[in-house]
Amino acid sequence: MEGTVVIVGLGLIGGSIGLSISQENPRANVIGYDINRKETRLAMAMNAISEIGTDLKQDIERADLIFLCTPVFQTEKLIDEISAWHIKDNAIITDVGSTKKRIMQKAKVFDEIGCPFIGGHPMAGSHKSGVAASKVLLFENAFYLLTPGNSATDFHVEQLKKWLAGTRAKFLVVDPMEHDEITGMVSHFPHIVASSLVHQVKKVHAKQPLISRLAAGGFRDLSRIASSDPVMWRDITMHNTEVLKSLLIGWQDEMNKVVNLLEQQDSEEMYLYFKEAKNFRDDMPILQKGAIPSFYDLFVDIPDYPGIIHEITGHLAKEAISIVNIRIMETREDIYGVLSISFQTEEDRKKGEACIRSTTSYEVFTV
Ligand SMILES: NC(=O)C1=CN([C@@H]2O[C@H](COP(=O)(O)OP(=O)(O)OC[C@H]3O[C@@H](n4cnc5c(N)ncnc54)[C@H](O)[C@@H]3O)[C@@H](O)[C@H]2O)C=CC1
Ligand SMILES: O=C(O)C(=O)Cc1ccc(O)cc1
Repeated sequence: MEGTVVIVGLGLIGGSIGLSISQENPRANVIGYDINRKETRLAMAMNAISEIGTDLKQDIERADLIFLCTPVFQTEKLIDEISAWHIKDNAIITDVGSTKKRIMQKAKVFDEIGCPFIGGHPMAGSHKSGVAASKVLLFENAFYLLTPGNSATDFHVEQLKKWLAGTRAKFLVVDPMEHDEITGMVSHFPHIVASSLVHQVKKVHAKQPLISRLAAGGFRDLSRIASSDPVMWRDITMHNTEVLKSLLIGWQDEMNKVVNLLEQQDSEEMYLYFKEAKNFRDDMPILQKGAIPSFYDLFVDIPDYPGIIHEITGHLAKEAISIVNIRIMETREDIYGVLSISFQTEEDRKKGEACIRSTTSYEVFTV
């Protein structure tokens, strides 16, 4: 595709959109804006954008495609601001915000002036913020939800999908209310649960400081998303208040049920409680294939010696195989540790496996 693309907000998501649009559409002019100058410069250095914008109004007025990639309160303000400007005929305006009901209400202003606004929400990301964490394939295989406004035709939706083809996401048109109910349950509510779990640990930590050094396993998995940007999550929860209130009331009932099982020492019901949850989760297709994609992991049995990570990453780097994470899962005296290496694609995992097999004698396996 050719044309001028403007991205406002060059953080994790704006940066990832910029990377995939720029790589897939080399003839497009991708102009980036961020209130934080460091993000803009880094986005330029990473080739997520081809130009650093200097006059937002002028660039919006000549754009063919406009992405609003800011926290949702800011997105609302930008919609107000931009709708007063002269947008090019058939230019598409879209956002990436995690909520859609209030954004689509605000974006009705574009219907009044006949501008196609298409709400967007790529259902993948990370607890990390900022353009430095962005990735060209951040949304690969993830659902990318779309909520077209009244002025957006099927043609506009298809155009937007073409622009975003490089994300390799799976697009799905949904109703904004339905969107907020579903994402409230599977994304926004878990975020509150993760943060409340950390608050709980913080309270105990005052009396038992060792707790923060021993917290691992389940706590680490469940609390990861509590490290996300608090501004972004403040905005999301303020946008999706009613859905979240009702989910939290249901959660309180659920916790009371568990308190009762414990008080009554009802081991049979307690077993069923865990078993039913396990069965339901194990059958969820989304967690098997990934709407929020799990990375492609490879495990290596390694001897526990200093420099082992450097050795393995050195072999991978020589063959230009990118990894997204690496960690030693187990190191105890006299036994081998297991190194877990995460790749972004299955292809990279296969290349990584072949590379480690050919350059070391360590056992390599997947699960
Ligand atoms: N982080 C995630 O995993 C996901 C986030 N989202 C949504 O994407 C949006 C962006 O999130 P992230 O990229 O993670 O946040 P981020 O914090 O990494 O990036 C946001 C950027 O917007 C900039 N910004 C804020 N107000 C601005 C303004 N008025 N003009 C220009 N730049 C401005 C900030 O300086 C920052 O660089 C949010 O609405 C969020 O709900 C959607 C899917 C996943
Ligand atoms: O880090 C994670 O696992 C996330 O859940 C990221 C995320 C955050 C916000 C969204 O709207 C969608 C995905």
